[in-house]
Amino acid sequence: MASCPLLVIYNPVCGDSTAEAFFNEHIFPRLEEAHLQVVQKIATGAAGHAGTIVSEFIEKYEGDVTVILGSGDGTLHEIINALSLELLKGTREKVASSSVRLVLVPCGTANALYCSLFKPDSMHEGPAYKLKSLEAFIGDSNVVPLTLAITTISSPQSTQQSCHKVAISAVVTSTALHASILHDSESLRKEMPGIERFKVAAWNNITRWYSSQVKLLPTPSAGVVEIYDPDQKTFVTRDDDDHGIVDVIGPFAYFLSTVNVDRLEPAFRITPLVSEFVPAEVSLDIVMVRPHRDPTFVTDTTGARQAFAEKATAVLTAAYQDGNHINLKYADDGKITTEGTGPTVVEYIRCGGWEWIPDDIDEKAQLLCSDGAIFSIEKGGKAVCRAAAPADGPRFVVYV
Ligand SMILES: Nc1ncnc2c1ncn2[C@@H]1O[C@H](COP(=O)(O)OP(=O)(O)OP(=O)(O)O)[C@@H](O)[C@H]1O
Repeated sequence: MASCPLLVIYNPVCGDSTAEAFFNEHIFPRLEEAHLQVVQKIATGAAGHAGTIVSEFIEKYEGDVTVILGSGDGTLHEIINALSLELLKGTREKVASSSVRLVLVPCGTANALYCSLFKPDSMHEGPAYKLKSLEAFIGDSNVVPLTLAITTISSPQSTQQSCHKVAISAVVTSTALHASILHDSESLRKEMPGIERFKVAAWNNITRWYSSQVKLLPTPSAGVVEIYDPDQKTFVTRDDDDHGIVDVIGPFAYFLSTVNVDRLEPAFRITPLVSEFVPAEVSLDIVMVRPHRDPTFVTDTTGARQAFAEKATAVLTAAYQDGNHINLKYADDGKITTEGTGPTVVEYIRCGGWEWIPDDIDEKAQLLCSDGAIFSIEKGGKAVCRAAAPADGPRFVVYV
């Protein structure tokens, strides 16, 4: 596949703004050494530019293309969304029949997809770690297809044809605390170019709860919603059945789903079972925290939210300890433990999708994050997210 037309793109402002230097020092010399011809090399000039570059490139060269992408997850998100939108509009016919063969060079802040595909080790700060996907491409190694999570955000007036927005994620789709963190952390980017800005934003939002009606949707083939049981160390089917759909009552402290990734930062393994129990069919993994599962919860007050912050912090801290948050339970006195038979602090779900209808008066519950891009659900509107492997349309595969 080294014969596909080769496009090189990097985002000069992602992460700590060193993508251009890294490409000049490592990527271009390595491509030359391997005698690989680049058809076009280009730095993104603005937000949204990466999507335009790739769709124009496909239109010009037809068929499958290889894209070496120096960025974080957000720039990849822009490419996937731009191509999928072209397909919906029918403006670029060739997009539909093409595969985009991605060579990822992690130059962003979190690089969730890259860190999930190439597990970070003690050398992960060095150049060799960042060149793994490039070396896989040069060695004509395997590719893995990306599952996508397609979210439709509709307003109260939306009809089937109109008034909705579509966001497509290759990494994370979230509401609640994670969406608030991504919403707030963007304004901290200049002063904190690294992942510490996510921690600051988390701390600023840790006492917030989010009100929403939620449904968990079954997987397309098996038609089930599964929940992880840490005692049996396996997923079990939820059987409170309404055609496989499970209603969930809030409030929520945390609600996040991922596809393709077991982590959102090198050490933040929020959906560890993506790599431990590889999904058998197209699905997404959800992590949710509902404070009323705490046996000491009585009623929703400011004091209760402040007290629960300690438990939400324990969940996030355990996610940094190799994804151990999925084993946390409540003791009878509400203390968090990994022993006993109490309710789990985290509910870890594998299913086909979810629906989120935020409470009208809860403004922060209206935020939705798709791979770092933030959307607002209108009052009276809703978001429906479904896992999908696009049979029709551009396919995205990554060299690993
Ligand atoms: N030339 C540019 N000037 C300003 N913004 C740009 C430019 N090129 C791309 N962008 C924007 O930069 C943003 C950040 O890029 P990206 O998400 O890839 O990196 P990151 O946020 O540092 O990493 P990650 O998503 O892995 O945390 C994207 O939302 C993209 O729209």
